[in-house]
Amino acid sequence: MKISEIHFPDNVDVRAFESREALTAHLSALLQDQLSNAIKDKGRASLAVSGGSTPVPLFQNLSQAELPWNKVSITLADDRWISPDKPDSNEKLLRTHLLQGNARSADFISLWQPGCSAEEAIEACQQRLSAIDGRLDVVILGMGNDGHTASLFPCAVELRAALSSTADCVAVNPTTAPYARISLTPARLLNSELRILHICGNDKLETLAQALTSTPESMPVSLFLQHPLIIYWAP
Ligand SMILES: O=C(O)[C@H](O)[C@@H](O)[C@H](O)[C@H](O)COP(=O)(O)O
Repeated sequence: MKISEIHFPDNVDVRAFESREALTAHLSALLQDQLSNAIKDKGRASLAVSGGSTPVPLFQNLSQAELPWNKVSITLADDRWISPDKPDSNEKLLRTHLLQGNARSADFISLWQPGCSAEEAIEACQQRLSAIDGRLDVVILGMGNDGHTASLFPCAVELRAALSSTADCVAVNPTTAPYARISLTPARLLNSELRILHICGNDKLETLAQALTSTPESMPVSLFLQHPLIIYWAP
């Protein structure tokens, strides 16, 4: 399937690149502009990013950007409920690839806390997230081939409640992916200035085409396709 063969609604801005390197350079520049403008306007900026393999080159590029990073709050769209010293932790992924170099001085807001379950941690996580006042300036979402985004999984019993929740975060127990998780809710993710869906590979195009004619209950990413969204895609 070619991306040019997919019909997108007017609220979706599709940016396709010949290579992942070209995508990374363009998206990093966009993020730097968005964060810089937010800092000029409000004195601070906020960014929520997803885990997974796709964003690693972007994180590495962005970490070297010349920004007043001490004025940037960074959090995760979701995390696996494991210690940040474990390889599959999204917090570990961020600390390894993004919170390095110039971006080391960013203010990271963790979803994880030790000594309790994801469900037990929700209240404290909500409290930590309240440090980000109002709309998130940028949200970067990924997508799995089951149509999940963040940790909003179609297989999870918690999904229906999460879709209508007004809270900032929710505990999720997917059956098709490892670990319990905490995910930002659609309400929190949609309370943002700029949302980006960052996906790579032809397999993701098939999933995207399905999501455009699907429902949030069966493919949660489809909810974000119903709102203003920029899609960054490379083969
Ligand atoms: O914790 C996670 O797994 C991510 O937040 C998840 O939502 C990710 O963005 C997708 O699974 C895509 O992952 P890839 O980029 O590895 O395809």
